[in-house]
Amino acid sequence: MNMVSYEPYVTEDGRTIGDAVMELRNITLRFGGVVAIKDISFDIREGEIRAIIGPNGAGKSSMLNVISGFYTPTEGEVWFEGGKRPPMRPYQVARQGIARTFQNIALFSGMSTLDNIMTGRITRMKSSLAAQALWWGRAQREETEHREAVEKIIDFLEIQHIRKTPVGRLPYGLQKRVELGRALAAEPRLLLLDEPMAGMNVEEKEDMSRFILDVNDEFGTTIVLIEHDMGVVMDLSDRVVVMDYGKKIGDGPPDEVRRNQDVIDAYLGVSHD
Ligand SMILES: Nc1ncnc2c1ncn2[C@@H]1O[C@H](COP(=O)(O)OP(=O)(O)OP(=O)(O)O)[C@@H](O)[C@H]1O
Repeated sequence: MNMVSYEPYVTEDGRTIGDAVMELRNITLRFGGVVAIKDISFDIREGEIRAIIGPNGAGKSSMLNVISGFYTPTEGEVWFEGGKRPPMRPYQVARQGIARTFQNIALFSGMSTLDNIMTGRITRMKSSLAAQALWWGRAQREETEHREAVEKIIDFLEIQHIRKTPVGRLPYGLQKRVELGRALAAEPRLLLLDEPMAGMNVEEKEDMSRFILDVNDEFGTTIVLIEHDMGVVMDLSDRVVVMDYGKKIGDGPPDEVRRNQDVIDAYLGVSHD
């Protein structure tokens, strides 16, 4: 069976969203006796901002790890850009155009902003070390191209003033921005953000929201984010999947999800039979 072609839908802010980039079909993920994800299906469409929300332990991180290819589901299929995705190593997934950020910042703290973002170019580098030694000119041209791409990202994220600063010395909000920059350096078609606002103050959250919207708008990048804070997600996302105890309890535009009684109950902690 091929990927399903969908009717385009129009977002709350008037953008038209087309076909599915990824389809998750009947995904179940078990860790021994723990069922982290129970038979969940949904799709991610080209150009949308898709959020996955849910209370603690709902299975959001597990689902992001299935999307990123880090976990192979126990049951179910992942379809990506028209084909069923076989189990893959993380670097193979990265080469397919999927990049991510992490809940706990995973940068090289002693390295500068610029060098950290440069590491995001690795999957795009063609010259091996041996080739660099043999064809110095070509390697130099490639290096210049990568530097230019990184400089554009630094401008875009408004972090020129910290380009030489070791990231370990930066405040938390800026470190998160550098991490976004590193993911963008891979020029991903699908960008996965793991709790991008966690631990941020209000101002930092507003900045990060603006950059996420700008990335989506200016580069057309499809974005999947998982987030705890329902308010932030509702403002940012085109469509939201809601998980609770490993199950999908809601899926739709923010306004629809907000009115969903199961979602309201889950967030109020109403017990389930
Ligand atoms: N590697 C693992 N081994 C065993 N159990 C796991 C593993 N990862 C997750 N789980 C379990 O799977 C369930 C879902 O966890 P997951 O981290 O995906 O939820 P979450 O919604 O991301 O939670 P949070 O918001 O607290 O980060 C939990 O019961 C968790 O204990």
